[in-house]
Amino acid sequence: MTAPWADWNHILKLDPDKDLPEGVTYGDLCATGTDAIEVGGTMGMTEENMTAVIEACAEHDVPLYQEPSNPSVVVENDGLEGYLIPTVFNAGSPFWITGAHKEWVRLEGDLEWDRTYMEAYIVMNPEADVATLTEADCDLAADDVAAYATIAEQMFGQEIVYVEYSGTYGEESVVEAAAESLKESALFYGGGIHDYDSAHRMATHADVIVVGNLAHDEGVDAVRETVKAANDA
Ligand SMILES: CC(C)=CCC/C(C)=C/CC/C(C)=C/CC/C(C)=C/COP(=O)(O)OP(=O)(O)O
Ligand SMILES: O=P(O)(O)OC[C@@H](O)CO
Ligand SMILES: [Mg+2]
Repeated sequence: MTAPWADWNHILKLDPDKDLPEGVTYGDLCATGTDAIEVGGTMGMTEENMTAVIEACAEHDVPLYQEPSNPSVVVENDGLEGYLIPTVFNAGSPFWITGAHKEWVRLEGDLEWDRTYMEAYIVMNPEADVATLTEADCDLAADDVAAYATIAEQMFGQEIVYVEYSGTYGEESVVEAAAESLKESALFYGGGIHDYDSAHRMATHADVIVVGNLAHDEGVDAVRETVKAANDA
């Protein structure tokens, strides 16, 4: 079966803990041409705020995924296409590599495996909430990141490797090294994409670029530019 993300170039990640710019609706953001919406964030996640965003997006015609930051915020909703579940390869605590996942399965039993997908994160911005939470070792050179990407694909069978610079624009050479190291797995890049150029540069290396804060800080036109760049690259 072809992976859902096989044809994607662009994901819009919406944070249920953040507001939208004045006058912008979830419907407007769903209509930017993005290939998928991912609902998630690190801090301030609840079942309630997740559900509110999922329901606001579900009525629009774009594939909708939840990216839960811990097992207690996973929601079941007919509007969801599936779940993108992070695991942080450079986390300082095993809880964020396999521990949270073990707890989820222990509590829930049999999951909806056919629509549950993993994302092998390499967290690179030490200032980001996700780095603090997971105690990630962000002191990584390009060859370290390439090696993490390789083990994610070849040793751990991960189909998505996600180089995450959440909140800041990353090192292109690092993303390029990750891209070169992967054979079949998809490379997702996220962090600090804010206009056509920044989107286009990362999209030349990554299979899929993820745009987050821009939707909350700038709105629809800015997001549309990044979609165009992702499709041009
Ligand atoms: C097993 C289950 C269901 C969940 C575990 C999931 C894991 C391992 C999460 C750890 C990494 C994490 C918190 C991912 C959430 C997605 C993410 C990286 C969002 C970006 O967050 P930031 O942009 O840093 O945070 P804020 O926007 O909230 O400040
Ligand atoms: O919010 P930004 O910096 O665009 O990052 C996107 C995404 O990778 C966050 O998980
Ligand atoms: Mg964020």
